[in-house]
Amino acid sequence: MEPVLKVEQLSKVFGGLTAVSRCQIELYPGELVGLIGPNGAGKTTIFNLLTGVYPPTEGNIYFAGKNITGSKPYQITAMGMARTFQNIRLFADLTVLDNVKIACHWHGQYGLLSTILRLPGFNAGEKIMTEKAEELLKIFRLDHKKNELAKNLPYGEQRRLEIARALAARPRLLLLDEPAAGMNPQETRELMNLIRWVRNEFDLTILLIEHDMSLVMGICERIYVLDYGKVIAHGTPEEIQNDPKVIEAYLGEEVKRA
Ligand SMILES: Nc1ncnc2c1ncn2[C@@H]1O[C@H](COP(=O)(O)OP(=O)(O)OP(=O)(O)O)[C@@H](O)[C@H]1O
Repeated sequence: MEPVLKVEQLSKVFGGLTAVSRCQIELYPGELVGLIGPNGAGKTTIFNLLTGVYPPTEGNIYFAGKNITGSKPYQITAMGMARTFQNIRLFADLTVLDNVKIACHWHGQYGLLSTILRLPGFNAGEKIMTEKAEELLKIFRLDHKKNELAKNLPYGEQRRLEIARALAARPRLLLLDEPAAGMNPQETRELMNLIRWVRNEFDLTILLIEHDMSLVMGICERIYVLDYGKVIAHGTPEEIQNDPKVIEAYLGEEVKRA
């Protein structure tokens, strides 16, 4: 099977600091894979490289068989990669519904002229987008809040809204940066189930950065462990939990406790 994502010898140097060093990562269709590592290990930098926020210093990124190294973020999004951010980035002053509609991939199916003149093509497109956005909100149990401003949602709901918005672009690869950050254990458990369900339902491949080890070990089929920018281990949750290099990187604690 062809990998959805293949990262070869990926490196990023900021000034004198090597944040990511010769990483090799492969994701296969439908996989749910974790990316873990201590603070500052380079996890978010990898997401930023994958999504074109920074060009890599070295190495290549292949997405759906194409070399996307050096592509711009909007090009990569259009090819089917979506992400969420460690610090939530919603449009705070837009409604919950508009946050999702703005990302809908049905955008652009009608031209500028029909948008300005509100021609039938615009109205039909607008209706489809609203329906699709409402469907997504229902899945994420946010439909009853669709007219509220995003900034007024509690934290856990903002996190769910961010994932719903990412899915509106109909990605084939979804990158989640600490989706459970700031959630309580009950919300985290619900989110785990939701991520699993969404992966199956939307035929997605998911790469997930997460500090909550019970979440990572509970839902990921494979895990990559980064330390000082390098992949020091990859394997099943069980293999990772018992890997001496991983235990050392984490000083034993978090990984064993999970
Ligand atoms: N734009 C940048 N300029 C300079 N240094 C950077 C930049 N982005 C990240 N770094 C550095 O690269 C290293 C890796 O950071 P990164 O944010 O990728 O780690 P992380 O594993 O995501 O950490 P955390 O778990 O704390 O979010 C850190 O030392 C960080 O300070």
